[in-house]
Amino acid sequence: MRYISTRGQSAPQSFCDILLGGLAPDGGLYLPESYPQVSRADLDAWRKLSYAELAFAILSRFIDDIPAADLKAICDKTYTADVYGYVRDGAKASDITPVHWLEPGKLGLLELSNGPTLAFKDMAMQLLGNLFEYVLDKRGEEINILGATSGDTGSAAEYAMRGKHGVRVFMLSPHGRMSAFQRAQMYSLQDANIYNIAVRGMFDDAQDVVKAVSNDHAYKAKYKIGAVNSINWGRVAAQVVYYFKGYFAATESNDQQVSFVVPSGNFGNICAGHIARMMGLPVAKLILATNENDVLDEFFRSGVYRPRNTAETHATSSPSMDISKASNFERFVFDLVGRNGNAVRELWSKVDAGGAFDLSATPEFAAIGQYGFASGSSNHAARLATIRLADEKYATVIDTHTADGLKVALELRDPAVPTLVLETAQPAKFEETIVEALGRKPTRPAGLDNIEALPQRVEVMDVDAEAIKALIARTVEAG
Ligand SMILES: Cc1ncc(COP(=O)(O)O)c(C=O)c1O
Ligand SMILES: N[C@@H](CCOP(=O)(O)O)C(=O)O
Repeated sequence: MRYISTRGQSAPQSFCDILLGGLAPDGGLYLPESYPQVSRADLDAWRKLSYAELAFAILSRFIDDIPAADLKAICDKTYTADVYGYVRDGAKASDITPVHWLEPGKLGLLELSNGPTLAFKDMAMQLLGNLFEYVLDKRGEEINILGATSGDTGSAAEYAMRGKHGVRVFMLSPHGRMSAFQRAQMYSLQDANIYNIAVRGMFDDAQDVVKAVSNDHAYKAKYKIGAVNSINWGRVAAQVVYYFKGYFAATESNDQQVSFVVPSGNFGNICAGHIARMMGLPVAKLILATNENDVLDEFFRSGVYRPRNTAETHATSSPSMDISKASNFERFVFDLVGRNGNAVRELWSKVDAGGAFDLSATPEFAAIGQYGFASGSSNHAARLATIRLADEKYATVIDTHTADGLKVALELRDPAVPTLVLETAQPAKFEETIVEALGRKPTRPAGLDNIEALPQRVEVMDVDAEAIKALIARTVEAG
């Protein structure tokens, strides 16, 4: 399997070669040359597999440069009840991504946040940590990860990489924008290989710095800069697995269809759903839900993609989705325009210059229905109302991002098709808003009671790629 860039000007690469880096050298994102196709016989066989077995079956379609026995061992080591198990009947459950039905057989939450940092990012990040370790050991190399977070990728990456030999993590977060719990989760880590940098800006500014550094090829090579955001293909590939697992949990036969509702920001999660559908998973609809930062909803409704600048990006009560420039959207547009790298390059020359593009009058947009997308958005009042509704009607406390998904699901679902809302975080991470909605605190998992009181370690900096590069260089050179 070879990987090509969405901008069409980088040489095809193997999985391990693209695993450690972020953007392709031409500034694009990597995708497989073609999507592996899944047959009916595959689906029948995969229905019976455990999560770790399914992860191996799917990932081995994307990864052909790690020996099968090693890849299997990595999947087995990653997807265990110890890492993802929630407590059921006094013991850790082993189903990794259970479906919590709100309306049996009709509307459910696909639980993705039972991992160590209580958000769906753990699903892929734990695997990435183990893959990095494997490849770095084989090559005798080290890596300096530069990432951007709006609250969840950062802690998932830091928990996956803390203490790992040969790995340093430099994580940029938006100063003052995350919840108190999210800040505490990241900034209280005292591991010597973890560096938290809060930038005076939004997530998009932080992500722009990551891209600027990745596009400085000499610096990237000298300081061995790697990526853990969903610009890294490994993240997206690992996220494909739970769409299959969710489908099997919600159906009895492979003749049925399922719709997925995905709270979205950087378009990584729903991009994985798009890929699962392109592989042949019987998905009826992929329903995208945004918060007040509704750039993606606007595109699916109008054909206009107009990323907002920092001043126009709202700070909301679903802060992890405060994103106005969705990196992975480029992967979908590459498919939409017939995998034409020149066309993508031209469209993103406008985006990268701070502009917009309009596909509304194109035959490609006229045919967008074939990809199965629908979309909607939410806001603070609707979020609070949905959290209350879930509590009162379904006796379930949901987090603010999942609430945006459920709000859109209730508006757009087809009651004849089982619909799974992707549960992207646990409510404990967003306590302030849960208290505002329900008048009581959500339950916290054991051991996290006083996390906000722990000493925190973070450097506050301007959004300045050169200054951040200098900090990384100083740290690496100091050993
Ligand atoms: C809790 C939560 N929900 C939803 C999202 C949006 O996911 P994506 O950026 O993959 O679209 C994020 C961040 O990415 C998140 O942390
Ligand atoms: N919501 C994320 C930001 C997007 O990150 P990605 O790693 O999925 O690209 C966060 O919580 O950090």
